[in-house]
Amino acid sequence: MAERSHFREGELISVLTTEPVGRPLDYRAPAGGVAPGAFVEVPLGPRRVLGVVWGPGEGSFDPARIRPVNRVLDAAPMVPAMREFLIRAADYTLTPLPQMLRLATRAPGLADPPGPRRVYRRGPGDLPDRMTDARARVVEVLQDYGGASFALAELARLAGVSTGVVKGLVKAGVLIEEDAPRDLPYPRLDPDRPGKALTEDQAAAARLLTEGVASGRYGTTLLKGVTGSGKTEVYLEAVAEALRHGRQVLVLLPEIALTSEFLTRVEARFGARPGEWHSGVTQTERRRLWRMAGEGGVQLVVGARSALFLPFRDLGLIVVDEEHDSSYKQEDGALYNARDMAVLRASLCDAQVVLASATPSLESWVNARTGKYRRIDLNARFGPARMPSLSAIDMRAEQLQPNRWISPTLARAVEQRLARGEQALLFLNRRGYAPVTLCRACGHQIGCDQCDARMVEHRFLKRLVCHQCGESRPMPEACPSCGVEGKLAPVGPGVERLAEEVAERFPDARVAVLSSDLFASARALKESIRQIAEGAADIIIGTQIVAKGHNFPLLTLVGVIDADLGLQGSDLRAAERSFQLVRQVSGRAGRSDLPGAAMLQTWQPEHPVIRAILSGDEEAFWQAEAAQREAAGMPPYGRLAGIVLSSPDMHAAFDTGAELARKDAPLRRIGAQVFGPAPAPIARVRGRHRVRLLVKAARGAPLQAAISEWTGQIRLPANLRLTVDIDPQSFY
Ligand SMILES: Nc1ncnc2c1ncn2[C@@H]1O[C@H](COP(=O)(O)OP(=O)(O)OP(=O)(O)O)[C@@H](O)[C@H]1O
Ligand SMILES: [Zn+2]
Repeated sequence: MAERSHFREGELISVLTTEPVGRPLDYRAPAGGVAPGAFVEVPLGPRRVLGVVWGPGEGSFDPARIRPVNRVLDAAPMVPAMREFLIRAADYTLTPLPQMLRLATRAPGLADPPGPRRVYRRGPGDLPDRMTDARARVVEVLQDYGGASFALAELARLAGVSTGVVKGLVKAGVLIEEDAPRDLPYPRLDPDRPGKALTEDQAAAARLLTEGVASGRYGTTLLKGVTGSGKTEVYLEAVAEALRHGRQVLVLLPEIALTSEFLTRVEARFGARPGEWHSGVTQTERRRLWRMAGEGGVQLVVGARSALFLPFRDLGLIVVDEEHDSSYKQEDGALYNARDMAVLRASLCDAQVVLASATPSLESWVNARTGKYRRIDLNARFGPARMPSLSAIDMRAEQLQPNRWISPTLARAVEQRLARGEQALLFLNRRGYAPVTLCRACGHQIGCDQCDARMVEHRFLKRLVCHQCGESRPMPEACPSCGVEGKLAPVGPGVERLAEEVAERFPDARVAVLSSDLFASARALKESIRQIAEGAADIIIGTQIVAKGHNFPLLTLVGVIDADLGLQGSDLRAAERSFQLVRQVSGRAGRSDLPGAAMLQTWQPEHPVIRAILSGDEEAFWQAEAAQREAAGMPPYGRLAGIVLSSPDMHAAFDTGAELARKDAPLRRIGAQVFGPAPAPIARVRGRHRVRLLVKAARGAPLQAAISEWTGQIRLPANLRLTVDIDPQSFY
């Protein structure tokens, strides 16, 4: 992008704001002029809004009515590559550009002036004898955030108390109130501190990655390594190389709970902690990180998917760890896949991308096969650790009592571990006590009033919870349908119910349940994970959060309670997801010198996915999956877009869907087909009826342009929402 480096005072400029007005608007440059990319505050109607200087003005407006920029904010201008990224990401995901800019400015207080600010943190003083509930909540929040400092309003909000309570704690000597300088640069990381001595394979992989970084050009590498092979150690070498070149690095992780282990490793390797970006970080810290990304005051950022929209000044490397993880897809608002957007962003700023996984997505696997990505394999675990042995337990041959889910074979294996002082993990990807609550009098299953979904009993909370909308209510005594009391019965297991069975069968074992809903904060979850890693539990019961990258050295047995669970769905990726999840979970066993085993309870041991998992022949699995997708013209060999119409009025949603299906000429012109309208698999969420259409096109077809034209023909009734999901991951 060849562009002007400065606009003089009074010159016509265009400014993109975060308001839904469609395109950049013309303004006049303020006194002192302004640089392209500068963050500014501009008048819009009666308000003042945040914007970015996008380029020269277009002059299509009455010059007399064009207003000047109010002021230029004290923040580094957005570099051209970042602006280009927002434009391309908006085009790709069919998201309005202002909404993209909102993603890139999601830090509080960007318009605040520099200068010190008042913060509150825990002091050394003891807690007073008289602690009210409100006071205790404030102290808890401070603990949850590991001693961070807060602005007054944020601390009060997080604790759900008035600011007076916080002030009172200052008077009582529990909190310290002080002025802190704003937005300091992060401590320097030293890339030349010695790392771990790498094995030959690891060193060869690291060499390839560092060469890529040193080239200063774009490239994407799929780093496929079995669990525990040292992928992290290897890509940390690429991080070091980028730091040596003075370029910034972003490491994306799929789960907040994983960040603390990773931060510790970074600190050990580079001598300081990196910047952190996710929902568990304080507002002040977010603001600091956002600014430092633009100024170059942070070298390495570890974060969740939205960190991809930080305004980095010079990004040289993006690592997407566990790249297959479905949490990289944003399923709300702007629908983007952080993995794919990372590749786009890197290609615009001459950066390298490392996609790390033991079980890559089929998309990445195919991209590596066709040469679009480079691929590096690590096939052995580090050190004495061996891959776990895998076996199936054929549930048809097991004697199981009603409402019991642990087969005798698996129970014996658990007994053995207990006797040896080792840990066992029982994996069940279902939160709560029981997925269904049934009335034994009338057969009614309790559902959510707002959604087409069953309510899930959570016995620890003594409530029924809708996993769709989060709505919850106390567990009733009587059936809400027939009114008969005492006949409601749980059907099927969730982790809480499994914990009950475990407590009965293994009364002397210490049991820990890891399920995201059982922890008040990410920090509490992390703490629990740390204690388990140190041996604080004998049996761990967990949902998918345990599948992701935790190291439990004493863990030698993984029992998958229901290996068939993911296989039933009609979802395009059901096989792939099951394969990834079960392989990942199995990979938790035997990560140190003790040999590990994984046992899969299944009712269909001859199912191709189960057989592929057991055989360990992963390449054969990917090949078979790829061949099937190719034959069906499905992604990544073809392209899909999901359209969801939602409305409180079911007929309105259907009528609009039918109209879209009729007016499909723009799609037919590019050879695309449209399917539907059909009720969505979850046909009602939060009181809105949902209707889906699916567009399927050939790989090279200009899908986005055709969809814009297609949906542009329709006038949407009030109250009807249309969302377009390019490359959908979920089909609910
Ligand atoms: N060369 C090495 N020297 C010393 N320790 C190593 C080495 N390589 C790996 N390790 C250790 O082995 C363990 C597994 O390594 P790492 O976490 O990097 O693997 P991974 O492939 O990223 O695993 P996962 O896929 O499960 O996340 C870690 O504790 C790591 O510190
Ligand atoms: Zn609901």
